[in-house]
Amino acid sequence: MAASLKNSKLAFIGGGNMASAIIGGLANQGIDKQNIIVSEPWDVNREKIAATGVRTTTSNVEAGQDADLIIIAVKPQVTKTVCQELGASWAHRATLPIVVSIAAGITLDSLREWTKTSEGKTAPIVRVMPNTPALVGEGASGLYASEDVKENEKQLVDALLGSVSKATEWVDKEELLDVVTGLSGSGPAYFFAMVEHLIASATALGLPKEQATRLAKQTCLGAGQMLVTSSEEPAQLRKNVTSPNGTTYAALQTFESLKFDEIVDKAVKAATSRAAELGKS
Ligand SMILES: NC(=O)C1=CN([C@@H]2O[C@H](COP(=O)(O)OP(=O)(O)OC[C@H]3O[C@@H](n4cnc5c(N)ncnc54)[C@H](OP(=O)(O)O)[C@@H]3O)[C@@H](O)[C@H]2O)C=CC1
Ligand SMILES: O=C(O)[C@@H]1CCC=N1
Repeated sequence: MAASLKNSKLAFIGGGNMASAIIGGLANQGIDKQNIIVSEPWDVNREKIAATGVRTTTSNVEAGQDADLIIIAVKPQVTKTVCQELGASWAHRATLPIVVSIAAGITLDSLREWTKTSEGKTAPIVRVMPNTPALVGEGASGLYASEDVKENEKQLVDALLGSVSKATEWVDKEELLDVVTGLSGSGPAYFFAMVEHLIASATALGLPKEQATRLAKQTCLGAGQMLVTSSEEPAQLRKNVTSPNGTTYAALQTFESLKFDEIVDKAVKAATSRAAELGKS
């Protein structure tokens, strides 16, 4: 972990699902909770975060006032208001904080415009698309920064996400973050949906639900571990399970006849387009 991250003051604006996952992951990595403050208007979420020992407030301005890194973790639709509030409060600051936005689709141009101070100063901004497995230190994050962001600033953001992610991928075009959103940002939900369906099918076929759940979860975990540890490609790992004319073949033929590839392709494209749309609305 970069020493500078350890010493940095972190402010999360919005303490919902994704912020909680990153904060939980940071705490697991030994980041001092006293260096983290979360601003969250909803009592239930705020109290949940406060119970973990992290400082909380209802004021975005207070959270951001002396932060080195400000993580904008509100819904895309709320991002403009929050950014304007923060930018307006930075007139007194000699050095502006690094702004990290995790809001799906919201572009750097918009973020830069909204966070501008009254004297027209702009903060260094990095866009990140993390995912909820950050909570268990297994996140996957896509990152993008424009050329005005300095190398040491990028390194700090990389260290922040890297401490809760196993993959931190800098993309070289901003639009590619929408694809990252359709792949890994939303991706955990695709796998959870798959496991839900596996459990439902096996239960309908007579397996007790608890056993089906344990078997499905472990199958997902085992397959995931093979994907990251094996030198073989995903296609080869699939072939290794598929005996000629055996059970897997029967299942995969069913996937193929129902055009599984098209279903996945359409789903990833839908999420990617929705991310782009969120940035425009
Ligand atoms: N969930 C995920 O897997 C991922 C989410 N993201 C992005 O992260 C962002 C947050 O998503 P997620 O955590 O799921 O959403 P949540 O709704 O769980 O969290 C957002 C939180 O922000 C609070 N909030 C609302 N208005 C304000 C405000 N003015 N100031 C401060 N806080 C406010 C909300 O409170 P209230 O409920 O009262 O409105 C809520 O608790 C989104 O932009 C999303 O695109 C990115 C990657 C993955
Ligand atoms: O569903 C969403 O819009 C957010 C972005 C990626 C995951 N969750």
